[in-house]
Formats: sequence, C-alpha cells, structure tokens
Amino acid sequence: MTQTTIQDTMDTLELPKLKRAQGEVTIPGSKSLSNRILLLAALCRGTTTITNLLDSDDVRHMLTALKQLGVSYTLSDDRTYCTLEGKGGPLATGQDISLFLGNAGTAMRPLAAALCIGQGTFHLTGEERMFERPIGDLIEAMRPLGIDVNYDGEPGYPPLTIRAQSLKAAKLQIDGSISSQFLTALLMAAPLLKSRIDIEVIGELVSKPYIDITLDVMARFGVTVENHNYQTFTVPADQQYQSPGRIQVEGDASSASYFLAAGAIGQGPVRVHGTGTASVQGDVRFAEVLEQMGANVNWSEHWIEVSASQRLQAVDLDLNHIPDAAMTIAVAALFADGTTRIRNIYNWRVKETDRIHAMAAELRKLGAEVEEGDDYLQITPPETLTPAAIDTYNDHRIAMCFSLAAFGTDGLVINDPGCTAKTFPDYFDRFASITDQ
Ligand SMILES: O=C(O)C1=C[C@@H](OP(=O)(O)O)[C@@H](O)[C@H](O)C1
Ligand SMILES: C=C(OP(=O)(O)O)C(=O)O
Repeated sequence: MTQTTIQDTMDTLELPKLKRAQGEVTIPGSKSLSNRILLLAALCRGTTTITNLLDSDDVRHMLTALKQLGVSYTLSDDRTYCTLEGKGGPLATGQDISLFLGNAGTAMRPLAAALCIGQGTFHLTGEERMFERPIGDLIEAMRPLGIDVNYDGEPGYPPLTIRAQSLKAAKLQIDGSISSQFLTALLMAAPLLKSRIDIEVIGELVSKPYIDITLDVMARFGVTVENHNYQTFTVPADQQYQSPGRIQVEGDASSASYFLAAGAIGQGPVRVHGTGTASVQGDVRFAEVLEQMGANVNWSEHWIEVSASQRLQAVDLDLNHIPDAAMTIAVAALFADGTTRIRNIYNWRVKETDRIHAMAAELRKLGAEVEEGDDYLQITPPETLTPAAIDTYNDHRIAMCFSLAAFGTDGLVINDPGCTAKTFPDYFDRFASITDQ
C-alpha cells in the first residue's frame, strides 16, 4: 500500500511563508544503500533480512526487477522490512525478459553489469530521461570480458539488450569521470566472474564517496576488494557473496540535507535521526558545509542537529564529493550574505535533468543573480525573494531543495511535488512537521 501524502494529491503545492524550523525528524532509508543491499542480497548465498528499507520509486523498480528475475522476497505492509532469498550466484532466467527501471541510476547501472553474467536475454529500459543518461563507459569497460550488449537506441545510452553468457577474465579500464555508478556496477558484478579482476580507473573519479558505500556493502556481504588509492581496484578470485543475515539500512544522508538546511536557515534546532558520524554515506559531509556557512552543528553517531543564531555566509567550494546534497547548498545560498560558488559539479548535467541549467533557471525566478558555468554555479541572493512557481523537471531533488525558499517568501509554488516519490514520497509532510508559519 502506498501512503497518501500531500504531494500525491496535487499538481502544485503552495507553501506558506515559513518563520522557523525546529523539531526532530527521522529520515527514511538510504536509496543508495537500499538498492545495493537488495542486489547483493539477491546474488548472495543465504537469506537476508533487510530493515529500514526505503520505500520509493527507485527501490520499487529494483524490487520489481528482482521479482521478474526469479528472486523471492516478502515485504512488510509498509515495505520497509524485507526478507529475501539469495540465488547464491548470477541471476539467470531461461526467458527473454524486459525490465523497466524508471529513472533509477542505482538500478540501471548495477543490473546492467550483473546481468551480463549468467543466463538469459534481458531488455533494460526505463523512462525517457533514462535514455539520455549515459551508460556507455560501463558497457565499453566490460567489452574485454566478452559481454554481448546492444544499444537499442542511441549508442552509449539505454535501452539495452543483454545476452548473458560465461565470460573470460580480463584487465579492465573504466572511465570514472561521468558517474561513479559505473565503477560501483563493475565492482559489485566482479565476484560473479570467479576469476581475479583488476580494474583501472581512468579520468577523474567523480562522486568518490559512493565507492566507499559500495565497498562497505560488499564487505558486509563477505567480499573483499583491494582499493589502491581509488586508481586501481582488485577483486580477488573465487569470492562468493554471503548473506550477513540481518542488515539495517541507514537513513538517507542526501534526504537529511533539506532538514539540516532548514535548521540553518530557520534558526533551528532541527535534529535529524538516521545518519551521523557512524554513516558510510559521503553526503553526511553536507553538515560540514553548513558549518562553514556559519551554522552550529552537533553530531552523534546516529543523528545530526543544526541551528543558527545569525545569517549564513556565502561559501566557494568544490562539492564534487556530495553532488546530491550540493543542490541544497544552491538554495541555502539565497539566505547567505555574499556570492556562493559551487564548483566541479559538471555531472549534474546528466542526472534527473540538466541540474546546473535547471537550478540556475529556478533560482533566477526567485530574484537571484546566477552565473551558470560548464561545471559550476555562482549565486548572489536578492535582498528579498520574489514569489515564484518553481518548475521541478521531474527531479525529486529540485522539488525538495526549493521548499527551503519558503523561508524567504510568501506564495512559493512547487510544481509537480509528487516527483519526490523517486526517493522520498512523503517529503512535504515531513517538512511541514518541522516548520512553523
Ligand atoms: O551510487 C550511488 O548510489 C549514487 C551515486 C551518485 O551518482 P554519480 O556517481 O552519477 O554522481 C549520486 O548522485 C546518486 O544519487 C547515487
Ligand atoms: C542522481 C540521482 O539519482 P540516480 O540514482 O538515478 O543517479 C539522485 O538521486 O540525485
């Protein structure tokens, strides 16, 4: 059963002007961890009980695909508790099957790699935007193994047809400059090959902390990877994923960013439970950026609390390591004295939408002066925000981060608020619970 939330029932959502943020919120499970854990639980030997699984579109796409691939699982009514029977090896079907993966990068990329190994013919498809999100660097990196993959549309992009087969060992090189998800996908599939795999990363590796999440989850499922300074990785031979038995998904650190920023803009304190110093997610470092902007941040292992007694200050930072949470900084910049510059974010252009362009357009509607570079955004806030209707481009993060603009104006409208369902279906209800008009 899907919950009925404010945003499910409306095409647009008008937010009242907000005066203050305070309170506590527990964020739902991490998308990045949920989809990695589901895939490895399906590939491992044994039964895995997953707690605090995220229930959102991206995770539903992974779950549906796994069911079509013959994986059995049960879910609690709220879909956050899952018991899954591992296949103890590659996902194989005798049939030709089509998997619809929406716009979930964490389903498309890892499944594309894992399904090259095994048996069956798989058509991987998704939403229109998925057909504009590259996958060629992953597929081409795997060619030396002898994979059989066809691009059914534009070369280098989904949809794909994969004819799984047994593959040979090879040394691989992967371009890490467009998305870290390609390397994640290759690493997670490597143990299925049984032979030693050496992977060399060419180009700058973007979004590096996501590789730490991958290595952490692989280790929880009993597979070791040698990481040589993120430049080469060795997956030793003859490893098999083993169920950890029970595994809890941490709260989503990217989802936490909206509430933490609310604490910094709306005085606070706002305490966010579910992520903290014990987290494996790089996006917890978002709180450090708020601290540099002048907010007070308290950390524990499992919560982060933010408050602020003065206006924020602008920052000029390379935020390549926290690409998702960095969008929240772009909106927080509306409440900071000076000009904020967010650098080294070129891969925002190949996410749910061209995020550099979309963020610039929507920030301008609110009266900000914005310079849009190839790989940066520079934002100078106006004295007072102009009321505006924010277009969200079917991008959950645009809808969520622009909710913060309600601290600066009446009559803020978020178009298509339901797009938060990709990672956070009841976001606006939770946001309302920590904000006062
Ligand atoms: O591996 C992951 O779970 C993710 C990696 C990042 O993508 P890129 O590596 O493409 O930047 C991030 O933006 C995405 O939301 C989730
Ligand atoms: C880039 C994102 O998603 P995906 O996992 O589809 O790449 C995101 O959630 O911001």
